[in-house]
Amino acid sequence: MAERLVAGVDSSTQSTKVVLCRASDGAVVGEASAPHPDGTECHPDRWWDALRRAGALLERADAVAVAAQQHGMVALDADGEVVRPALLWNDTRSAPQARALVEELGGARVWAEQTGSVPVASFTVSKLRWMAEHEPENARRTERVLLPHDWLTLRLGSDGPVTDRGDASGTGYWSPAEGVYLPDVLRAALGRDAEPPRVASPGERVGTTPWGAALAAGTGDNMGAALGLGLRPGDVVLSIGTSGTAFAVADAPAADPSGLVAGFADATGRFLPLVCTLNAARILEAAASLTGATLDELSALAPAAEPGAGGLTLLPYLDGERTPDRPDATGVLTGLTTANATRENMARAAVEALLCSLADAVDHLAAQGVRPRRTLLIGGGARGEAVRALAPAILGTPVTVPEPAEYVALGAARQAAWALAGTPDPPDWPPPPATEYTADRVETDVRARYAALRDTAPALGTAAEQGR
Ligand SMILES: Nc1ncnc2c1ncn2[C@@H]1O[C@H](COP(=O)(O)OP(=O)(O)O)[C@@H](O)[C@H]1O
Ligand SMILES: O=C(CO)[C@@H](O)[C@H](O)COP(=O)(O)O
Repeated sequence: MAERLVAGVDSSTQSTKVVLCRASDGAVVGEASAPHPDGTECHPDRWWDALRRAGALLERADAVAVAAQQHGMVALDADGEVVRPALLWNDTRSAPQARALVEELGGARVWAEQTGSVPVASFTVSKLRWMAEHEPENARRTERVLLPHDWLTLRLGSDGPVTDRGDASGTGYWSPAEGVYLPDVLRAALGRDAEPPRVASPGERVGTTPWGAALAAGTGDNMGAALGLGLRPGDVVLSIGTSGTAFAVADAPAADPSGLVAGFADATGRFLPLVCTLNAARILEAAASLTGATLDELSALAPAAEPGAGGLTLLPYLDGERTPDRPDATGVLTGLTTANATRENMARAAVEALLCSLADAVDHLAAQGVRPRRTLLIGGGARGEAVRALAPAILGTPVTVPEPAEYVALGAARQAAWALAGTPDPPDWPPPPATEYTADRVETDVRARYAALRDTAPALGTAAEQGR
């Protein structure tokens, strides 16, 4: 019998990636990608265009699943038409609405207990409230609210609108602990009722594509990565994409009233406590642009500077920040002198800033009871050698770097293989080969200087002050 093939899609912030794998062991037999437009809102048709460009491989698959960027608000009218471009997770305009919702519905502790998370601007619920306040006609037309992966799955042929517990847990109106929607919360945000998609069971087949492949429910991109890596308890993943995320699988739901840790669900029936920053790989892009270097050149420049970047410290909240919740922040660079103004120091300050921000994220997970035994580094930014090499000294732990691959898309492919097999658990695929990075010493001074800037700079770094 011919080898069965499965395809996984990662429709993330910057691009669509597709992998085609053998269903039996996950070996990759084909890959493709296509870019998305830049920005913090996007018409879903642009994701579909990218999927079609990257997706010729899909039609060779016996099963398909889509993982995508979390939280994006896809509002549909009674005819299923998109009401306005999707507001994405990294759009901070809904920050005041998030704050108002937290207060109106009983405060941060109530939100954490009921929804697993305290909403910030990124959450779908905050975006619905923004639309209700600023575009009442669009809110009035909205009959359904989907997430990016739900919308793509519907276009690929799901039997009606469907999501999974992983992505549902990022809406702000679904309870991970109870596994139910909270229609009162959705109504309070939008000012009227709207239909959310059905939440499929893990591993469920939810439809058939036009070429006859089985369709799995899909999930959010971070849940996809967890599935692609085959995460075990004690593994903490640091993902460096447009967002920086730190997450781990857990058997019990999280409920952090500080709002630093989001208490998400995963794609297998467990939970996925997660910290997300708004600034990650693009910190390196900004430093590359400032120094006139390519990303590879930046990676060579950074280790050529001493630890501490000659006294330069960067607070990397370039596009506002989500953790900590400072939607109006800008970046702050301190310690600049004529003596230390070198490209090497600037490159190192950027890499150290990215890693300090991720180290903070790991601390937030630990404060919620996550005990890291292994730290894994993935995402586009982890392709940079300087990030890998400097990570252990800033994080204070050895770092495992799985071979560069599209782990979100691989997780979606594994979910597709699961739906195809119809088994209670996902198929066992071998873990990816990985390289261990260690450090001779831990750079505690670098983290201390970063923490001091983080804790004193909020007023310095707001966009309001810069007249943005
Ligand atoms: N060699 C590299 N060094 C540093 N950053 C890189 C490298 N290759 C890609 N990147 C960065 O990775 C990012 C894309 O990563 P990805 O995980 O695909 O993001 P997303 O999932 O948000 O679309 C880009 O911002 C790009 O600059
Ligand atoms: O909002 C979150 C997690 O809560 C982000 O992690 C998005 O899911 C986007 O991810 P990338 O495109 O950066 O991978």
